[in-house]
Amino acid sequence: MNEQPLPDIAAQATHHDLPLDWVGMAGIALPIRLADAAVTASVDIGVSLDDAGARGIHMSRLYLAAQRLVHQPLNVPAVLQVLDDCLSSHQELSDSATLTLRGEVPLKRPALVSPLNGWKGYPFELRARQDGRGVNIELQVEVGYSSTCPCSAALARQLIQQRFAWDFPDQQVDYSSVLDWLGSTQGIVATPHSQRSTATLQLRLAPGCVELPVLALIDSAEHALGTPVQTAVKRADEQAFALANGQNLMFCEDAARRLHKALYQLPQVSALRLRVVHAESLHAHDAVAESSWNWS
Ligand SMILES: Nc1nc2c(ncn2[C@@H]2O[C@H](COP(=O)(O)OP(=O)(O)OP(=O)(O)O)[C@@H](O)[C@H]2O)c(=O)[nH]1
Repeated sequence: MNEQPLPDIAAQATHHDLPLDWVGMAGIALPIRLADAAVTASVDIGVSLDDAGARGIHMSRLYLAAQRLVHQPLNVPAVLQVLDDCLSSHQELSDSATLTLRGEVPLKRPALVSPLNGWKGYPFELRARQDGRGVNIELQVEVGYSSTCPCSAALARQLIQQRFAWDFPDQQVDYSSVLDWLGSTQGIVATPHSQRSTATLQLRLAPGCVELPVLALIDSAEHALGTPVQTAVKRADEQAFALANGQNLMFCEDAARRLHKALYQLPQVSALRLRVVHAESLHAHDAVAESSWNWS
């Protein structure tokens, strides 16, 4: 061990005389627990450097503050404790602290019909900030779903009707011929386009919220959307999915409105912002809708 005192450059003064909005570390790997699952989060943690004459902040103190979260359930008190540690270890230097965690939370989801289940990863981001105005915590989750275009479905139905009129010109039609025709690609000549779609949901947590409403948010969104992407799929599940999609036609505007109404009702929400992206198979570009409430 070095017997000599170690130079402490961060503690020196600077001649620049300029405060900084944010100084910290980005991309710290941290094993945490979220929604009862083990998650490796990528963490950004930092403070403002309000002392214009101080050379630097103390990175190690922020790193150690974040270590509090290791293997612990991520909740509001734990986040507040970390922010508090950041500020109390930077008295005289910093007025605000931020903590951001990103990762993917794995959730077990059942199949639609068969007794199978599988795992789905939901990307999340938690952003927390403490400053002179108080604490602000935002939770963001991404949910994947399937959307079938209602216009395309109507256009396909029209083509099927026209084909029917062509193939069965007589008003008197034979039942078994029609049944066969319905099961053929010659009869059902067109299918609507559908797409894998993504909803990015951001909530600002209401005061008094203790647990992060990750499950409530995802369940509520998937229920509102009706056709979340599946995990384990047998043919029976795929058929049920086809039926669900056929009865759940939606533009991106429909998806955004449904989600807004569903999330608005969650008691843990004081503000929300959402964006849905339908990765169109019709276009080489996406159809996108956004909505917000009380968000500034
Ligand atoms: N402020 C700052 N520190 C950096 C940077 N890059 C690396 N470090 C190092 O981060 C290490 C930890 O800094 P401190 O937390 O001040 O370490 P310390 O002085 O041993 O810890 P304390 O006694 O708690 O202040 C130091 O060795 C710094 O040189 C940087 O860009 N800015």
